[in-house]
Amino acid sequence: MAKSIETINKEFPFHEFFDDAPKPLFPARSYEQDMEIAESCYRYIDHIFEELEEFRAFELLRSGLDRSKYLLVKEAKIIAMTCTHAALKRSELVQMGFKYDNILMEESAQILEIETFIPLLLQNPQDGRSRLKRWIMIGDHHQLPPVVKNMAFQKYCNMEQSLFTRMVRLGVPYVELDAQGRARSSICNLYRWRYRNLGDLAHVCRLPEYRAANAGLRHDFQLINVDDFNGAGETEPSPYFYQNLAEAEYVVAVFMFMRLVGWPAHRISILTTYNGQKHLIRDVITKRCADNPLIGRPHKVTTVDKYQGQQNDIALISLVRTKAVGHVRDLRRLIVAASRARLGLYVFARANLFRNCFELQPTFNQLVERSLELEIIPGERYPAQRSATATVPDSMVLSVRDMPHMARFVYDMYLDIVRQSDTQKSQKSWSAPGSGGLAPRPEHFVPAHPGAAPDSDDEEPTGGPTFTPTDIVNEVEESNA
Ligand SMILES: Nc1ncnc2c1ncn2[C@@H]1O[C@H](COP(=O)(O)OP(=O)(O)OP(=O)(O)O)[C@@H](O)[C@H]1O
Repeated sequence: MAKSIETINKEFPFHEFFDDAPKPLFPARSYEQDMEIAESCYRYIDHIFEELEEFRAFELLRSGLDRSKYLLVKEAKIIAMTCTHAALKRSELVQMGFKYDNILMEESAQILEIETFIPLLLQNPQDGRSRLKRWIMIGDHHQLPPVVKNMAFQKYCNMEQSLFTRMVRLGVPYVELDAQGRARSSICNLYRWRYRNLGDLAHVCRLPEYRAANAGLRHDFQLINVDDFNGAGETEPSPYFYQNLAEAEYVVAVFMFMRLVGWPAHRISILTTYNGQKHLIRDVITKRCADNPLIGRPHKVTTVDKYQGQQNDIALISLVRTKAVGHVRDLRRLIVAASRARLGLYVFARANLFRNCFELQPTFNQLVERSLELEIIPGERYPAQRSATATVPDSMVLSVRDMPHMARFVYDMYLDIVRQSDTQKSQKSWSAPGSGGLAPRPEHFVPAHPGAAPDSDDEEPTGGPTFTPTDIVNEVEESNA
């Protein structure tokens, strides 16, 4: 057929379909230009049929499972799964014809070496070759390794060494984090020394939340020494189930204080290095404040090991042990503990025990430079107007001597707030519901703590919250009883 400009316009079969396109469809300036327009119209129609083809599968596949399998194999561009899921579903995935070119593996220093290989093997080779082109492992060998419960496997077979750590040890080239974006620079100094060249991203100096001080607290981080209470420090009701009642009471009292200052509960996490202490702290919270609408529960109460990979503005950490340093001697656990907080890190521990531990000294030497008594600023409210670098006059600061002192202080502060709230209620009875920030009358405050025997000056105001002395008993006492 002769290549004349009119031919395209004449032979084009879809004039009617493209009727709403800008006119004229073929400007007839040159043959090539009209041909390109005709071809792009065909591509458009082709695309419609491709889409119909994709949708057809959803007409045929009725169950959600079949549809998700179809999406997994044909459509999804990025697929996320755990290594455990990969291991459980491997044969199913291979059978379905699962295909991928890249693997990005998160927390790969926390995976058993053998588990690391499973995600590499979720597809059949193509023409005798794997189509996998790239494998990126992200992890931190300075943090905790995979959990291997059996001591012999863990230590003597070195099973707790991940492939990631093995490669780092063998000198395989790797990129090391050189700028962190989580913590205040001062908090990062507590673990910065562990990395070759760790700096700070600009926003941790620039953003208002990093520039402001932590409301109610003099310091952004502190080690708070916790002495024996009623002659007891750490207790071990069953093997490796360590608890420390004084520390549990102390962290909960500080949490309650921060809530009364105005810190949102979800910005505070309580961490500890032992499961036993985690349970004890949860019990103390349930008894003292969980049901109190002014206080409630913190974001999480969990172990440092479980909290790896997570973060919060404030971390209150209880190190529990008073006789031996225990498993925090493993620097990797200390690094995880110290690096969870963005704005405030408060460590409750037997200072003399940990400061003398050689391995921990680069961190503890910084911690013990500050007072070992918690320094609070009564009267300051959240969010603080004070700058993080401002010097606080001693006259504004209260040094908390010990746990009973803190608990007493929090109890008095709570009573003051309730009294004020009562007064405001009677004075401002005209204010609209929900206005004026009046908190509902707390009904479940249990202020008593083992050291807070109220004296005669502390009688309840008429109509105040009910004082119900409640003792939290740790498991040693229970089992001895
Ligand atoms: N480039 C960046 N810009 C802004 N914020 C950042 C940047 N990189 C990291 N952050 C912030 O730093 C914090 C920590 O980041 P992320 O959770 O990725 O760290 P991570 O290396 O996985 O930490 P870890 O393994 O110790 O838990 C997050 O709050 C994140 O928003």
